[in-house]
Amino acid sequence: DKKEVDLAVQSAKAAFKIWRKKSGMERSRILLEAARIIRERKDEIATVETINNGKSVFEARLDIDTSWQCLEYYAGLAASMGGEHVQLPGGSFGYTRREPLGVCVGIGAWNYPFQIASWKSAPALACGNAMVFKPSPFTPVSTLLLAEIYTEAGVPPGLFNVVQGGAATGQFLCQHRDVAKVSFTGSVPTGKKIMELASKGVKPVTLELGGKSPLIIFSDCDIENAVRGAMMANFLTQGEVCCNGTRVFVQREILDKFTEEVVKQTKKIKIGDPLEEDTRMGPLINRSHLQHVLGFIEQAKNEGAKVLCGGDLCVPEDPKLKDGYYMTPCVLGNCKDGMTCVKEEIFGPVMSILSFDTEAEVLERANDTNFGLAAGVFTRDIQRAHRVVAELQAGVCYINNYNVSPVELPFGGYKMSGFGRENGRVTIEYYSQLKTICVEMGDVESVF
Ligand SMILES: NC(=O)C1=CN([C@@H]2O[C@H](COP(=O)(O)OP(=O)(O)OC[C@H]3O[C@@H](n4cnc5c(N)ncnc54)[C@H](O)[C@@H]3O)[C@@H](O)[C@H]2O)C=CC1
Ligand SMILES: NCCCC(=O)O
Repeated sequence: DKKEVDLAVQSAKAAFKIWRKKSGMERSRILLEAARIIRERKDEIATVETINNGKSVFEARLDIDTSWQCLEYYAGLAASMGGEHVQLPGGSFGYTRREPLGVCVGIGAWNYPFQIASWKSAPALACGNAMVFKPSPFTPVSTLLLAEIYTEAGVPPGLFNVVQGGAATGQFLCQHRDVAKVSFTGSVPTGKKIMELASKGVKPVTLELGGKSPLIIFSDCDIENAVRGAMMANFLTQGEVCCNGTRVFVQREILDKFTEEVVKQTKKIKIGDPLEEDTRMGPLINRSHLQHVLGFIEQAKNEGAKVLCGGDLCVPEDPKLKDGYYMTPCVLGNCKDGMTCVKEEIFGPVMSILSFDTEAEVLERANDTNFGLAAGVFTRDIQRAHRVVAELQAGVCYINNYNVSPVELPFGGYKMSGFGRENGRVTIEYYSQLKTICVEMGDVESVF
């Protein structure tokens, strides 16, 4: 509630006073230690994440890897953050200091709980800020491990605080007068509300919102790679991934061959207990979301799409899984641009295949959306690859791959998919502010 949110912010504020005085090297050392502990406890954290979210433990381990890598990356940058020196006339000069913002708030979605908390806290802390983080109430657990690890690594108590709760808790955080910035990952409607709340206090926001990203497959591609890319673009974390390439545009000459192969591979995905080593798809996040995703498939059928595989409730053989929120991954054929399954974010394991003839046509159609998070292109023609990505209205573009997450590269959207970036060097600018100092070496030349 409001009182607990205030306690968390006040404790973060106290920790900030200590942390902001530390040198970049000192912060770096502590972040590196936290990264080391995450690496050491990777299997345990991944297991907790699987129980938390339902994704396969195999995949959860990859999330934990991109989490400690993010801490290492910003630890590497912490010591080199600085300003510049500018010579002015008459021996005067100016310089700039890159300073932290204060207590930052992170609000996360349920699909990548530990990774989201790491991607927000690592640059925040590296820049000298404190963070109060609110995970989704559907996945409250793993973020607490991150808080324990930061404490064990040596951050001042309260520097990274976790508060639990839903929309009301999030609102208290965004409105708190001692909060300097809000970084949010979640849906577009919530993102708009957060922007509105933050605007009352003129607080900067970073918004990582939803998507309906295009994946364009030209007939000159390496088809096996393109099929693998399409699977990566649609079926990680039960399809509950913001940057998924769910509109798969395939050039007509290879449509049948590509579709046949992608359906064959989709049918092979092992669904079941996500804690088992060979499982590659676990249950969706909750029953209402499962019904929501299945509803999209019904609507797609009514609108003329053809279910080429999956799209059904799935009851795994293991009796202990019988009430799980499982469904079979779905490939929809005969999709058209105006269909709901092609226009709206489903956030489930549903791939829509569309055909196209020319580069100009597919670019027009790919960009015809209010979202702009990611996009992908598969082709062997290097000129075409770069020409196409230059025209795509998306914050993250992949050439001949999809859904890899190197933390060295910025991640974030265009259009209604949000603004600001996570990861990469540029994110330093979203967690710091520049102070200009103007130094006079002569006498004041007053105009009065
Ligand atoms: N671009 C990106 O990086 C990502 C975007 N997403 C998007 O998130 C959505 C799914 O995640 P959900 O957790 O269902 O999103 P959501 O928007 O319902 O909730 C996200 C977080 O915001 C909190 N929240 C809800 N209402 C709030 C309010 N009025 N004020 C402050 N906080 C509030 C929730 O408790 C949760 O922690 C999808 O649309 C997906 O595309 C998800 C993951 C990554
Ligand atoms: N690994 C990419 C994160 C995408 C998401 O948060 O949905």
